[in-house]
Amino acid sequence: MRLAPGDTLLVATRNKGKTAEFRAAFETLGVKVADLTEFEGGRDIPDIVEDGDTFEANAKIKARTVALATGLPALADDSGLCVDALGGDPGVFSARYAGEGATDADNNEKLIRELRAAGASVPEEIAGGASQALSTARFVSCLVLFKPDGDTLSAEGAVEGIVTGAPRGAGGFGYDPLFWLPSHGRAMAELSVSEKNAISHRGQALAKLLRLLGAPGAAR
Ligand SMILES: O=P(O)(O)OP(=O)(O)OP(=O)(O)OC[C@H]1O[C@@H](n2cnc3c(O)ncnc32)[C@H](O)[C@@H]1O
Ligand SMILES: [Mg+2]
Repeated sequence: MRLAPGDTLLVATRNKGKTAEFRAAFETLGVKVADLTEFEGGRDIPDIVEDGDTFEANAKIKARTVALATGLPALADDSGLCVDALGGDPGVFSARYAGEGATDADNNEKLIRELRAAGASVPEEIAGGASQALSTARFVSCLVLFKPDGDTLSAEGAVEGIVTGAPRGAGGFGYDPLFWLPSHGRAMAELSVSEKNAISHRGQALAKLLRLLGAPGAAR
């Protein structure tokens, strides 16, 4: 599959934060992005049950559902935060960590509560300037592009950081205010969309996917 300027790519998400990041990345290629709330028929697609055990399985479920419903290639992201002091949780359960229908604020509160209850902390030399550093962690994203003929492409990306009990920044979404980047001396939510795309799990996965599609160096 080739993505050409003027094309519209269907993105199998209802998360407006993800849409904004994909839109900014694909803009550099002249490719438009439409999510499930935006494209013809997208709103009629019922909530997709994400019951896979892995990010890749869930991304495939989302991309396949939308590609088969529309007859068009669809891109999906499944992602989450894997926290070392919690044995890798919430992982694939990141969106519903505080329960079905949980908001980002609910999930963030629960994450801080669980880490404090576990007495988690990070030594200063690893915390990289974070205040209230609770655990090392990584964001992981798996992207799957599913074509209606059944052909799929997938790519994964990850970014390491520190979960803190002191939220910072108003950008991004989800756990971004709690995710400190020692290399940048800022929280993920303090980065612009393009700064985030340049380093994030999703940005790295997208760069790999675009290389697989034959668009080297694009969309970073
Ligand atoms: O399934 P879709 O509709 O794409 O949207 P979603 O928000 O439900 O997305 P996921 O099922 O992939 O769940 C991932 C959750 O992990 C968190 N997450 C993933 N990427 C993140 C990022 O870049 N910054 C902050 N939190 C992120 C956030 O809480 C997401 O809701
Ligand atoms: Mg989801």
